[in-house]
Amino acid sequence: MSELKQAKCEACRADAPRVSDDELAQLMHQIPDWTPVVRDGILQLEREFKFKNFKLAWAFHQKVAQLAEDEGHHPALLLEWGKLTVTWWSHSIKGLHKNDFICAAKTDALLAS
Ligand SMILES: C[C@H](O)[C@H](O)[C@H]1CNC2=NC(N)=NC(=O)C2=N1
Repeated sequence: MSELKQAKCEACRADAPRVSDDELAQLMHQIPDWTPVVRDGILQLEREFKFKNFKLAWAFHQKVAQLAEDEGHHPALLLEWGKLTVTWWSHSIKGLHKNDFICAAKTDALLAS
């Protein structure tokens, strides 16, 4: 079981450190379905979730939005027919913080709920 999904996001200040390359490698093992992507020079975590129709994707979109409000950490969400693309990164540090891995693990857990 991933320990990340038990953790709580902490306030991420602009001077917080981004995860190191070593931490990134270790944390990625805990969220194997996510892909690190670089967009506009910013390292992000992304996963596509597939559903049978729009309504199911929309319902999952709402669950992820509620998670974001509960954690005070917010993803980019792209809702399409049968698909939700979730992207996590920390705006304040223009990169990845442990919060992003916590939220990715919690997003995975929502799928099972
Ligand atoms: C004040 C508030 O907590 C901050 O603006 C939070 C809100 N949600 C956030 N979400 C993400 N992904 N990155 C942030 O830096 C961030 N900052």
